[in-house]
Amino acid sequence: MQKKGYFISSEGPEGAGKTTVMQLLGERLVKEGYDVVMTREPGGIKISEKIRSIILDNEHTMMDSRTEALLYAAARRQHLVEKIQPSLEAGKIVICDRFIDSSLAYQGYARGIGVEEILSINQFAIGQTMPDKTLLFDIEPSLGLKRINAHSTREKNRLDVESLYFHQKVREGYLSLVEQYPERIQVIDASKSLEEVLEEAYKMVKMELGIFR
Ligand SMILES: Nc1ncnc2c1ncn2[C@@H]1O[C@H](COP(=O)(O)OP(=O)(O)OP(=O)(O)O)[C@@H](O)[C@H]1O
Ligand SMILES: Cc1cn([C@H]2C[C@H](O)[C@@H](COP(=O)(O)O)O2)c(=O)[nH]c1=O
Repeated sequence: MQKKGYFISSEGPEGAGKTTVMQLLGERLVKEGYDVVMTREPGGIKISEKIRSIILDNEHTMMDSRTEALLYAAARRQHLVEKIQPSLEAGKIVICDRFIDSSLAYQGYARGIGVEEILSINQFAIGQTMPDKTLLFDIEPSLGLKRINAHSTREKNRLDVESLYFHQKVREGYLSLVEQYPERIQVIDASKSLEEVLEEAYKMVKMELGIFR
């Protein structure tokens, strides 16, 4: 079936603020009358949330990097067919907290598997369905991790507790993806205040939706 909706993903290192900002942005769009589906990866639906808990479980310290990459791709496949594609086909705006670029930055770049290899397993998982626009919440990882430690009540998972070096590689990976996909990925300086970041994200999305409508 022909795609009619609009697909936005948010990306960035840990604690960049993407979940907080995109939630507020989604609520604003709903108030304006847009039909919005908020979702996340890994997760978004029952099977993929179960895969999420396997991947992120702190006890799974032995997990091989390729197993990790395949689990993320498997969770993505199910999420795509069960939730993302039907929502897009119904003409909705899908806002997804992380998508393929997380795999490219974390598994491809930071884990060192290789961006091309991760792209290829993900192409098997998602086919042609890529986000129309991706907002990259860019932040120095030490500041992001500081935010998580200072404010966030959520438990730290197996990826959060990776070294600062790993998180710096993740950021480098994201910035190299911006060069590879300059049309799709837009960078937001996430070190600014919540209000400023929200305004910038809102403007970017509204500009896209203006084109979309
Ligand atoms: N611009 C900001 N300035 C200061 N604190 C912020 C800002 N944006 C978000 N925060 C706070 O930082 C913490 C992390 O935010 P959030 O969970 O939205 O980040 P995230 O990018 O989704 O992280 P993760 O990917 O690790 O889940 C939260 O406590 C949130 O309230
Ligand atoms: C989709 C995806 C995610 N990750 C990592 C990024 C984070 O460390 C966790 C998800 O936790 P969050 O609180 O929801 O941000 O998983 C990854 O490494 N690869 C991926 O494809």
